[in-house]
Amino acid sequence: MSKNLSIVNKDLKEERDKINFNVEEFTNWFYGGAEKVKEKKYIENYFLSDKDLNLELDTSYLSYKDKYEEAVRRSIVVYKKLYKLHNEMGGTHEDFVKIMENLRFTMGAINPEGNPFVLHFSMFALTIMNMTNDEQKAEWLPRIFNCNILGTYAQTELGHGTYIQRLETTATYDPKTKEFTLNSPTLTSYKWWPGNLGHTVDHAIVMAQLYSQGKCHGIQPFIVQLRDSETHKPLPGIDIGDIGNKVGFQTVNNGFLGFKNVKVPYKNMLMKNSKLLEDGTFIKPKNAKLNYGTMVIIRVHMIIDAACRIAKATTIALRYSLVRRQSPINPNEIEPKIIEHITQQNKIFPGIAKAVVFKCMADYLTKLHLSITQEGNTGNLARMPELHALSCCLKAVCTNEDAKTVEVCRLSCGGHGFLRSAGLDDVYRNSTAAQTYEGENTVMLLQAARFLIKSFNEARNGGSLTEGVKYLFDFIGRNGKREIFDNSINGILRAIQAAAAGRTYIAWKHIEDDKRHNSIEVATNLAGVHLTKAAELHGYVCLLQVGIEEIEKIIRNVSPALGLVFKNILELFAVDLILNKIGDVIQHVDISNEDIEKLEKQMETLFKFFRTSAIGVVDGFDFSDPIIDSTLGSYDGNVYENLINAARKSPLNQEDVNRTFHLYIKPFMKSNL
Ligand SMILES: CC/C=C\C/C=C\C/C=C\C/C=C\CC/C=C/C(=O)SCCNC(=O)CCNC(=O)[C@H](O)C(C)(C)COP(=O)(O)OP(=O)(O)OC[C@H]1O[C@@H](n2cnc3c(N)ncnc32)[C@H](O)[C@@H]1OP(=O)(O)O
Ligand SMILES: Cc1cc2nc3c(=O)[nH]c(=O)nc-3n(C[C@H](O)[C@H](O)[C@H](O)COP(=O)(O)OP(=O)(O)OC[C@H]3O[C@@H](n4cnc5c(N)ncnc54)[C@H](O)[C@@H]3O)c2cc1C
Repeated sequence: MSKNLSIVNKDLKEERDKINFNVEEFTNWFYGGAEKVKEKKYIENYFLSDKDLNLELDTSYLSYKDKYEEAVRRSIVVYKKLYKLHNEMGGTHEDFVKIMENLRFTMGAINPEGNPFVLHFSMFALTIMNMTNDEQKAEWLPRIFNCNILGTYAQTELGHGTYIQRLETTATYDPKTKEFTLNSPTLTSYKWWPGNLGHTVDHAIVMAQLYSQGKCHGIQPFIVQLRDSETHKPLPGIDIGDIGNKVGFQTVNNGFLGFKNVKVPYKNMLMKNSKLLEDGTFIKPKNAKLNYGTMVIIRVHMIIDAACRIAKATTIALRYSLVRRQSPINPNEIEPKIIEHITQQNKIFPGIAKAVVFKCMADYLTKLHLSITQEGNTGNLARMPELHALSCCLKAVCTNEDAKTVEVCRLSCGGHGFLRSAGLDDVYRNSTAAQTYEGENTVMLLQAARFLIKSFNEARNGGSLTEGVKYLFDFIGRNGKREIFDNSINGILRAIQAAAAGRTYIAWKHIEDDKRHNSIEVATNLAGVHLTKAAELHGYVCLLQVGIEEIEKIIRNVSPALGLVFKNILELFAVDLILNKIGDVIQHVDISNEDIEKLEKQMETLFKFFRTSAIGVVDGFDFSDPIIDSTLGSYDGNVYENLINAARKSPLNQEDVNRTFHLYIKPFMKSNL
């Protein structure tokens, strides 16, 4: 960690002196090994030390346009260095991935309100890598990696983001000219939201309804040039621009795009999955949802993003809580560090546990995605629905928890948490955006619930179930009897499983009852609230189950002292979860008031143990000061000095008297109204 050289606040030093495990060992786990930590630090420093970035400039005070222009300038500095570093490292694809992984946070520090090129290196490149045939790869990939073209992923339209089957942009094929003609037939068919689209990129993957031989063949991806390569002027027939100010992501340059008779060559339809012969014959893919593949990959990546945002927010909240003193607990004693207030521990400690468990889930899901993709490459698509359901479910549960936790961290910093310099606002804006993009979270939960209901029917009929939903058999096997609670980690898991299965049953029954009077679709809609609750509970089952399995493995491989910390973290996650879901648990589990009181007491004991480890864990997340970028969360804990220094930099403080005094205030005060 690049630690601030100033003297560490004595309260924070005292906390660090009491840490009873090896923080570096935790960091090595979090980043996947000592070598990876070394790499991360090197890459971070390689970029952040560049004076050309001018990181001294606080971009939050700039105008909307200036912010965008500075973000583009900084990004170019970064990407030029990226290519230099890539060559120095050996120039392999793996080297590129390593740098990109480490740039995730570094880029956040450089462009706190978003990266105007993020889609080029993520959804655009990934779609070309995964949905093209060999010829198309050879044509496009070198141009993408050399940044000779810059692209985005243009799917969402003004009228439709969720129900993509009804996108309205058309691509009509003419076998005579061997061209597609792209059109936006209505206002609602305008592309709306794609990141980097407004003024940055010159190409896009455009999702459009394919028409050939007089028939519609559903949405297909096309690579489309939007702007001239020399002048960057929109090409004929392209109506393009920025969608304007937003809640966050101000420098991501989200855009709109309309087509009027735009010609696209035959070879620009991405042909790995669906195929169109030159004569216009359409050949269906093995599974129509293969064209949704890029969204699945990004949803998987979003779990680690959520873990990291929580890790960052809890680092800020905890460090601040260890130096801020307020309100004596015993009237005659000195004011304690605010962390001594148990409610403050309740705000922050479960968040730290979530960051760790989400990281376990992200690792698990990344491996699962890889293995299911490898199966897919051999033509076996059997596990695609399972991956889709799981990635939708966890994308929703983890980003919902993320936004909630970051907001609680902000509240835990009191008034100072509301300052931009506290560093929590950008984290929150990114968290809340993630609840919507890549599939709105309610919709994602409903997709997961479809899988749960299917699995429930399968279980009732004595069929086979995938590993993650086998707990549905236990519920059916109990034949209406409630699960008996036992207060162990596995007991808590069984209780959450019983609640998830019970809620799935309620939703299933709701649908079955309604089906008598309504279509299955209407019945399913009427059961929507139960379905989303069931999917949410299923998400928690997955998190706890994977958390238990992964943390048991970790404990076997780390020192006993760190093992105890992991055990503590897992229990914190589990007990916090069951207490938060107690209403659902009571419905399906034989749990007494005494059991609940015991859990509440257990939480207090867990807090007591975690009180000494917490600072070690957040230090172990290893966010350097430029990355944490927070007056409240810097390593040295000198929050008051940081706050006043940041305030002094306000543009209003660069002069004693602002001109509005003479222009408006003084005449107003002298006017006697
Ligand atoms: C500190 C900070 C650190 C780091 C963070 C930094 C930065 C963040 C980085 C990047 C972020 C930047 C930019 C954000 C970019 C955002 C991009 C986007 O948002 S792109 C647009 C995304 N859009 C969506 O997600 C659309 C959502 N809708 C859908 O996915 C589909 O419409 C939906 C799945 C809801 C329905 O599809 P539809 O075709 O209508 O299906 P239908 O209902 O008929 O049938 C469902 C049927 O299909 C199966 N299925 C659906 N999808 C899949 C799939 N992918 N794989 C397999 N199967 C699938 C589904 O299971 C169901 O099957 P059954 O019928 O039940 O058998
Ligand atoms: C910051 C940001 C970045 C984005 N970047 C991109 C990008 O790069 N490329 C791109 O193509 N798109 C992008 N998007 C668009 C994004 O993917 C969509 O906004 C998102 O998928 C939600 O779709 P929607 O806007 O149509 O919401 P809607 O579907 O209109 O949602 C509105 C409400 O209706 C509800 N609803 C809709 N359908 C159902 C249903 N079936 N059942 C129950 N409730 C339902 C939702 O739950 C929600 O409460 C971005 C969006 C944001 C906010």
